[in-house]
Amino acid sequence: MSLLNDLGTCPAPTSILTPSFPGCLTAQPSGQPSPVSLAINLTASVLDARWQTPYGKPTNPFASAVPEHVIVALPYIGIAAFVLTIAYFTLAVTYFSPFQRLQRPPMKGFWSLFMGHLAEMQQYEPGHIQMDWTNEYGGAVVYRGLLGTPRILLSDPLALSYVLTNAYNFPKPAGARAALSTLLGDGVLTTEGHQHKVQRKLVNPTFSQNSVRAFAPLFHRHARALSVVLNHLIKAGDHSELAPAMGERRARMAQRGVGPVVDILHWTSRTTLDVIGDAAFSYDLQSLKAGEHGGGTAIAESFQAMMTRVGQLTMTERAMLHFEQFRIFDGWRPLPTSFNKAAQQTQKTVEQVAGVMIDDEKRAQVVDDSDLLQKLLALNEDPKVAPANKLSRNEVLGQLTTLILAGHETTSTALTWALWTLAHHPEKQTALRKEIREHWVDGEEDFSFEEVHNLDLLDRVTSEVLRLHPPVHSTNRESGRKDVIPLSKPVRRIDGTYVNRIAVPKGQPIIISIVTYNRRKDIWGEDAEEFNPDRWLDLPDTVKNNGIPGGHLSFISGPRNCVGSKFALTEFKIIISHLLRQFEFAPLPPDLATISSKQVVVTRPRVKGLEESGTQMPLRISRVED
Ligand code: HEM
Repeated sequence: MSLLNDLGTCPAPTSILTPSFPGCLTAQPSGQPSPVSLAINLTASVLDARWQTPYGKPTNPFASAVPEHVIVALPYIGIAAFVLTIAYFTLAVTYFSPFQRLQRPPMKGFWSLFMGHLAEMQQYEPGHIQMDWTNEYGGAVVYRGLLGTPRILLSDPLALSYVLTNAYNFPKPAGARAALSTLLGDGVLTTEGHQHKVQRKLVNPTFSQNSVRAFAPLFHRHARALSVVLNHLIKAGDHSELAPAMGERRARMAQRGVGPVVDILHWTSRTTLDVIGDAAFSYDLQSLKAGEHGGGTAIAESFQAMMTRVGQLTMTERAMLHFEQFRIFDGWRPLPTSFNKAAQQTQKTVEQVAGVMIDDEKRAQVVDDSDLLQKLLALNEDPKVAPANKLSRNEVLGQLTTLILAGHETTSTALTWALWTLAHHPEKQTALRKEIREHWVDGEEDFSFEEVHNLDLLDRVTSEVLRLHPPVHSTNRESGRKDVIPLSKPVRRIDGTYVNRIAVPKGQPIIISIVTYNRRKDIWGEDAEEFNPDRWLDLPDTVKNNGIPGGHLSFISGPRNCVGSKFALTEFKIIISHLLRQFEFAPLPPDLATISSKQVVVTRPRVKGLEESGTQMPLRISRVED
């Protein structure tokens, strides 16, 4: 009581730190200070006691009430209380979580108290530790995120099918969507619930089989442009252009007589960007030209710059994205960091170019439907579509940005891993080339949508590459309500008993582990980690009818599956046919380039020892003699 009375007194200003006591301004009518003023006054007194002021030795007006040593100890008590709270919280979620009885990977090291398993996961290539855990604990593994919060890693087919089919009960985490929409706007990839349903209804028909069939000539045109550039660079012996990121190693390659080397990621990435610019809004992005001569359009440059920047995120930026994703802190976007600037620049550039187009197309009342934007606008303007189900201008713009990003990095990554795999399996490469050449004779017309999809080996190679190297290795969801997820195979509890379903609380983070499902030995057989296109001739029963349509999970399934899967498969097959028809690919000796992988939105390759140069895939390339 005496302390309260003392604190209620308004002392004269004693230092620049406490020129006056704000509590006096907020004093209540009774003359008693408000709780706010008490807190401010106490803080002010602590500050006064701890720091020397320009007015000489600080005076502490409450010294009589609060002994000096208590004041000195206060900051330390605060820190200790903070650490204890975190430790308590961590232990609480570790030992009293609803999943405590499921067997789970042990947490290692001091930092795991704060970081859960995240620090350990960072040490491995994407998907590797998840595979080890799944082998040990089964198709539903509980591991720990920040501050020990539990996450469920799913690779059980029944569980995956349940979560993906009931997509609107298992939405994408709000934080993850917010982070993505800063880059992509409000397109199908980032919206949820009713808004997503409305958007998908309009976007789906633009990717119908007929629509994709009509794009086949466009894919051929861009694939041919890529072949022309590669041929030209090989003939000119311009190795610095072919594999720009190999830097000084080019001299060693030349000394060893290692023939022309191409960074196939660099070139396919530019080609697929041009494809999507052309298919999405009939816009020539000129990124293939930019790769050869410098220049290129603003959109191509800003997208390439943004992806390069994503590959070079600093630790702080990675932490910020993580915090943002899990809604711990999402207020960093306005900060002028170089990453934020790159993201904002990309949005602005797309808005400038595509926004004008949307307005022009609308003014012209959509004359044809030759590209995705025109198809979308035609559907959107249809009088039969109720006004509530129409997309706003911003939403149309959001679809364009989404298609550019979702449509080009994924396909170029798939092409890159395919050529790397074929380089390591020369007999399969030769067989595939033979199949392509037999069905597509020189001088004849480009083969059609039907013809390209009728090539058996090409189809099997495509499925097998996508199974082994899914460009998107995992995706996040959370439970929108309390739910029970069924499992096809029971998982073990600490007491040795088994459960065949998991009860999840609302808001439970769930990781859909695409790569783990795709490589599970108990689903695909003992050779699951090997490249074996022939497995697609007769898939094991554990793959057939397990609830995952199409075998692998690389395009996921359910209402939020990849809307561009047919487009991607056709584009992939046509580009690879052009390349294999003319070129042979072989790996570099391991001392010149050993490949590892890194998650840069998609799982991209890097060269060990040249990580600083960013993502790349150098392969030896030579022309196939006719
Ligand atoms: C090999 C190439 C591709 C792969 C492996 C792939 C994979 C995926 C995956 C896994 C998702 C689900 C993402 C999530 O839920 O977090 C997805 C969604 C999506 N993909 Fe693809 N994709 C590819 C190519 C394309 C192409 C070429 C386009 C468009 C031209 C495209 C457009 C989209 C869109 C718009 C979504 C969001 C669908 C929704 O949430 O409703 N993708 N893709």
